[in-house]
Amino acid sequence: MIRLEAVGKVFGGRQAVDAISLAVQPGEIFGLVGPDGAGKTTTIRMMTGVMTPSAGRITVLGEQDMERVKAHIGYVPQRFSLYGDLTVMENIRLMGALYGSSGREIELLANDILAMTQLLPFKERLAANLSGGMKQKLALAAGLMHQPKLLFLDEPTTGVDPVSRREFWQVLYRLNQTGTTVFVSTPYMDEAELCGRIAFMHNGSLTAVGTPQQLKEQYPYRIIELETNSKALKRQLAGVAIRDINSFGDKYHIVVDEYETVAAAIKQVLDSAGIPILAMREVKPVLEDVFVSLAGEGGS
Ligand SMILES: Nc1ncnc2c1ncn2[C@@H]1O[C@H](COP(=O)(O)OP(=O)(O)OP(=O)(O)O)[C@@H](O)[C@H]1O
Repeated sequence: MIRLEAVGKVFGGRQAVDAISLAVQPGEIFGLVGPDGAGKTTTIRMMTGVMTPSAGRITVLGEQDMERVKAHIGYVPQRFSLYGDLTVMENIRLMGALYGSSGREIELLANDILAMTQLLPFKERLAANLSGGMKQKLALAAGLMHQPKLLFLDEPTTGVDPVSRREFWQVLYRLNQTGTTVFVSTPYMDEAELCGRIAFMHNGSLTAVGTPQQLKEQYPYRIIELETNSKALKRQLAGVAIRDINSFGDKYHIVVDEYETVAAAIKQVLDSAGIPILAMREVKPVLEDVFVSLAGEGGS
């Protein structure tokens, strides 16, 4: 459905996307995951024909001529501009008309799409008066008015509250169940977890591709989760055989090669410094651990 072969993009001598290769199959929910500036938006822009690659080859729906593809894909860009002075329904009708659908087609489809995106109760509300989450759903609804087989979404839930994010993902799942392939970029690890497969992007390169489960299983280290009030843990544990320390909310994830002896050493160091250990246990890696470790290897 999508194939990228050694695709690159250079902006004024800076390599924003660096020789990435990737294949997405029909029916997938595929996530492009990475921090701000990783190159996600540039990649999606090239896949949707908005931007031309500096190198490599992109095939979407069997075509390399992006002009022929555009009619069959949906694209919800990072900053979608709605007409704030039009209602939800008017925005949708306008989008349908732009795609050349007839009035009756638009009404039928708009009602279906608004029902699926849970916007039907708000169809007469001015777009300007919608919450952030509802605006994103309207952007999604607008992107569906020409019934694309393949939908690209660029960080659709950035800045949206957690409950609305969950609702938005329920809509994406429903859409996927009706046969739409979804390619979505996100900086959020909890959203990465919801994708069938993900690619981690860092500094313009893909550092890993697989299912969330596979990526966690391939993680080569062990994690000690530590709860302590220490504010200088890195310095205090400088003499202990640990690979990395990252804060996880109010806890730390300490990356180690071996659990028992390292945990004992940590306990000894903190005990002798008089720093209480509130909790310490081994935990399985979460995607964030995997990503932090890959980002570190790639050099940040
Ligand atoms: N039109 C442009 N001209 C010059 N540099 C650009 C342009 N678009 C992006 N860049 C640069 O390319 C790099 C990748 O940016 P990109 O927007 O693709 O990343 P991103 O992962 O989508 O992050 P964000 O969430 O911030 O959009 C950044 O360093 C950015 O400054």
